[in-house]
Amino acid sequence: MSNPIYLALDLPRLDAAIALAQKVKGHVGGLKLGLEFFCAHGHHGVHEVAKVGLPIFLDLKLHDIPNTVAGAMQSIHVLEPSIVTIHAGGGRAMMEDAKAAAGENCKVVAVTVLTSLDDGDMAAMGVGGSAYDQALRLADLAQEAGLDGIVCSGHEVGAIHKRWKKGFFVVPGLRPADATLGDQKRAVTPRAARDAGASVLVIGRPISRADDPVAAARAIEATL
Ligand SMILES: O=C(O)c1cc(=O)[nH]c(=O)n1[C@@H]1O[C@H](COP(=O)(O)O)[C@@H](O)[C@H]1O
Repeated sequence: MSNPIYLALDLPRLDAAIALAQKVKGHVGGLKLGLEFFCAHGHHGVHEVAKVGLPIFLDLKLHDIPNTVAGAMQSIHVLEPSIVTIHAGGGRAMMEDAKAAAGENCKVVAVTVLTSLDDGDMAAMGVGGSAYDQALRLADLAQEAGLDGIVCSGHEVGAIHKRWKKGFFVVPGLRPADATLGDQKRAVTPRAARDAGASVLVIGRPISRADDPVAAARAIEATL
């Protein structure tokens, strides 16, 4: 089985991101480039990181009207990402158009409820029910829209997997048992997420901010 860990390269410097990717490449299955990286380094940065030789997950969390998101999807074909994120909150038509505009061999997955949000945040935003309820609702909508899968926390992935047998499930907000949460509110361990049905485990700071990132990646890999 291939390594499900995608390392989130949330680093401001391109040389540091590439150096980290080179160091841990034997212990992760792919590299995730998100907003911090893309806003700083754009297409050039993605091309440079792709030279490391691992699949690229472009986490742009697109969320706009359908026409604009479809245009953005077309603009990233050239980067040949293996996974791209959009927000399920953009609605069904936006998700359908994003999938139709995606490049070949690119999985389009929708973020349901960010792992940095909890039930209190749902109430503050006027969303009825818990974060869990909302994640399941948006996962159903993403499935109806024909997407490949969703992004959710390890708390919901098991229940969503039961309703969407062939879905592709990206789970971030992962923390080894002794790690600090930071801004993550719905965190589980990498092993728990894997056991619940995650296809991809997104891990950033527990590896990138470790004193020894290779040892940290190895230790997490060993728990799976
Ligand atoms: O789409 C994501 O990858 C994502 C969705 C989500 O709900 N929560 C979440 O943390 N992420 C991303 O996953 C990574 C988590 O990083 P760490 O908390 O440092 O492991 C970051 O790059 C986030 O942008």
